[in-house]
Amino acid sequence: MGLFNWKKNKAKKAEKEKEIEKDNLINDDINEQENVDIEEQQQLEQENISNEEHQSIEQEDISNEEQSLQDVNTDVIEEQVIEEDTNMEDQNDTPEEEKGKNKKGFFGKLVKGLTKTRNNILGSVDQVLNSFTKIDEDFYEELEEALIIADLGVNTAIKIMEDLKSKVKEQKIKDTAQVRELLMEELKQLMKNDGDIYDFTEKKSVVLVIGVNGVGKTTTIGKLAHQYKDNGKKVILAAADTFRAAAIDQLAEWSNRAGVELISQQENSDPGAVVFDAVQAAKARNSDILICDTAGRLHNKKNLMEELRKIFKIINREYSEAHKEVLLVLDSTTGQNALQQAKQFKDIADITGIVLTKLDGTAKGGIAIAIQTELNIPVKYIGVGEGIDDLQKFDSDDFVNALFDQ
Ligand SMILES: Nc1nc2c(ncn2[C@@H]2O[C@H](COP(=O)(O)OP(=O)(O)OP(=O)(O)O)[C@@H](O)[C@H]2O)c(=O)[nH]1
Repeated sequence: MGLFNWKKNKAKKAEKEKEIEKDNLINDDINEQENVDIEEQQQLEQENISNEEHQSIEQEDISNEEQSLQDVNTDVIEEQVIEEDTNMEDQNDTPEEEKGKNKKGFFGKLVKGLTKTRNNILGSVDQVLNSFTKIDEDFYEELEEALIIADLGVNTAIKIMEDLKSKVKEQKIKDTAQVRELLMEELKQLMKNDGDIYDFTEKKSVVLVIGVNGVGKTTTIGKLAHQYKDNGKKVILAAADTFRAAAIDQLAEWSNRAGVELISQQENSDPGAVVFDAVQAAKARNSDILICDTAGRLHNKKNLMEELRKIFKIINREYSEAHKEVLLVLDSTTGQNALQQAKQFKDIADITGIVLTKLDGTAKGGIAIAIQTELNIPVKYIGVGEGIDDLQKFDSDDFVNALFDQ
């Protein structure tokens, strides 16, 4: 294919992507409006539900919740048994050996968690690498296509290909097999984080956790609390998602599992009041890290912005000396939608880091590369399972090595 045609195709592709993005945003707006309408209607309907029905719904909710808590508890017991077994085996290890084993365990979990994504990305990338012997425009185009399909998105794929081409030229590479190495290097480079992005864990900090419903906010908070506590930090949790009693209960469950204190009030109480109490508690108990859950189900962007603004105001006024960290939690199984969500949240809050959850259950993990490249916000943590230990600091070298099965 001629260079001119190739460029024309690319321009068309970019245009198409823009259209899709526009459609998504418009759809989101429509959905938002529809959600408001539906919620208003539901509210009216709900008011009409008799008390009896109301109670039976609540009862059902409670038993569902109890069931899921039971499931979680079974997981915990199983995890503890495995942990105890491992501890028994590890008793005679030197600290260095232990470090090595931990690293291996971490990496093993990452490799396992990224299985579907690896099959997705590597499957298509390797297919291109193996089916071409010559590096030409057709090869580049197929490779770019493979990256787009693997959820890296058009913009990221174009950026990668541009860098890749100039490196191929610079290093006079002729063999497509060597392009694999270059691609790995390029991805590591793109996703590299500064070493100091976790400095907040060594300071007095307030970590505000934001994100829409169901992305894994509460689970992430539990995992973070466990991790920080394990590193000797005094942690307090604040249940500032006051919309549902179940959300508060769920956080209480995680605070028990992590063995940290929870500050909460009743359902529907003012989130600002919860944060106020939590800040006072953090100061009084000289805690290191205060992690605040927030609601993700406010009607629209304006409400959400207003709610977060109130919370920030309280933190800034009452705890100005604390470092403020804003972690946006995104569900990687939603692929490109997660990127769109991040763009919308970026307008609402000064996000300092991203937590990408559920990487273990998806083939769309390539979205981590797109998020890191397009948003310029570091992916700080990744969720690779539902257990309390299944949250890892993001390491670009490990991530790419696990992705490329190295
Ligand atoms: N496989 C997997 N599941 C996860 C991960 N993180 C969270 N989950 C699951 O995702 C589901 C939703 O998680 P929650 O923590 O309740 O999500 P949330 O954002 O707090 O949702 P709300 O409480 O409804 O606001 C739960 O079933 C979690 O176990 C992960 O990294 N991997």
